[in-house]
Amino acid sequence: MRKLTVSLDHCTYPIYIGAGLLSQLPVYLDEVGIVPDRKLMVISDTQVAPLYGERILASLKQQGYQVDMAVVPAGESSKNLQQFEYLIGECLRFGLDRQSVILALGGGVVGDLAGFVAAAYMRGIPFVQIPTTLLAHDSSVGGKVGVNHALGKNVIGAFHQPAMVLYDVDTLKTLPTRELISGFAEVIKHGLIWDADFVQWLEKNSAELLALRPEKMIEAIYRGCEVKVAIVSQDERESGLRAILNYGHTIGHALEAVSGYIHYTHGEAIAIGMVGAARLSAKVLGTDESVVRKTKELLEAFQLPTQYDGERFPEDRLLLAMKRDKKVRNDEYAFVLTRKIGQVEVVRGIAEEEIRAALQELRKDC
Ligand SMILES: NC(=O)c1ccc[n+]([C@@H]2O[C@H](COP(=O)([O-])OP(=O)(O)OC[C@H]3O[C@@H](n4cnc5c(N)ncnc54)[C@H](O)[C@@H]3O)[C@@H](O)[C@H]2O)c1
Ligand SMILES: O=C(O)C(=O)C[C@@H](O)[C@H](O)[C@H](O)COP(=O)(O)O
Ligand SMILES: [Zn+2]
Repeated sequence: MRKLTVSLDHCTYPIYIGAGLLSQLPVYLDEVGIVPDRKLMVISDTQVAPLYGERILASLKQQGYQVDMAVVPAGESSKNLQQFEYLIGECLRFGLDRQSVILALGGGVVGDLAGFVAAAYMRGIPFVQIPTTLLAHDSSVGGKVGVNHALGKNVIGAFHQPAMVLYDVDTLKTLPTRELISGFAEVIKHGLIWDADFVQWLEKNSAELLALRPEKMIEAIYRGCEVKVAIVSQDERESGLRAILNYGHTIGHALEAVSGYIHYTHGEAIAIGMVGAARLSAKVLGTDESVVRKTKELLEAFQLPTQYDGERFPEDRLLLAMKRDKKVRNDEYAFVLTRKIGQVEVVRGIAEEEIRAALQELRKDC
């Protein structure tokens, strides 16, 4: 088992990464002071609840916890205000009070949604992240919680840190292949923005990672989380540095919103967005073309898409969505761009023609 600690001004919490951790959930809860006199509500989705939810419920009840479970339909379409309201109702029905704790059991959708419920319910109660997707090594750490709006990704939300992240890598064995691959996009992002050695390691180990070799998976998740922890610890609320975690997200979030949150997984959209950002970096910062090539090759080694369907998702709609990005200031487009592998920065005020040119190169039919 590997452990990382997130240390912020107002709180500190552990991230545990290892195999077989779910069966020890009551022990880990006890370690962070969540004892059986506090009511628990597991929030999960229709795919994860039957696989792991019932088992967790039984083991918690056996330890004397009063615990219930609320389930939302699996997938990004559940990350909205309707499901948020439904879950608040479930918390009230079960009689959660300010001492109660929400357990988010699932991928990033459940983590963001349940975390937002925890942030808002009675003005904030504690929650624990129990990630079950690879992608959720990113979403479970750092306290960004929230839901989507039809016009913009994650535009309704809060910063609310979990009390603990308990990552049982055994859960990844049941993950659909497309979702496993999607998760590698954020792993790769963590290397591309911060850690060139990690990028080399990923290049070398792609086959074993795709084959889910346990010790390699733990290493990849640990190193990805390490990058996230280093950045969040310095800038919890994104006043500056944290924005680099948004590499690939200006285009990626636009693709997700314009496609109605159903065409691309988050990781697929971010993979395409990172190639777009690298292409734009070559135009705007004069970044070496080898960075574009390397980015594309690495994503392709993990079977991720590197082009988008330009026929289906017109440039003008993407540009409009990019103007609603949370990094925008004074109505200027904002991108995280790369200087070299492992080094990125936020750039504002990029001319629309440059972005259009990068999007043209990113189209499937290009
Ligand atoms: N808060 C953050 O910092 C942050 C960071 C990155 C991503 N995100 C958000 O995370 C979301 C994407 O998360 P995701 O990719 O985990 O998607 P997801 O939560 O929708 O999970 C993907 C699919 O896999 C299923 N699934 C999950 N775990 C499983 C398992 N162990 N076995 C079988 N099936 C399983 C789910 O039911 C779902 O159908 C996006 O909304 C994105 O915006 C947030
Ligand atoms: O933690 C962060 O900060 C990130 O930007 C991580 C991203 O991978 C993640 O998708 C996040 O939800 C995006 O945040 P947003 O503020 O752009 O909605
Ligand atoms: Zn992301």
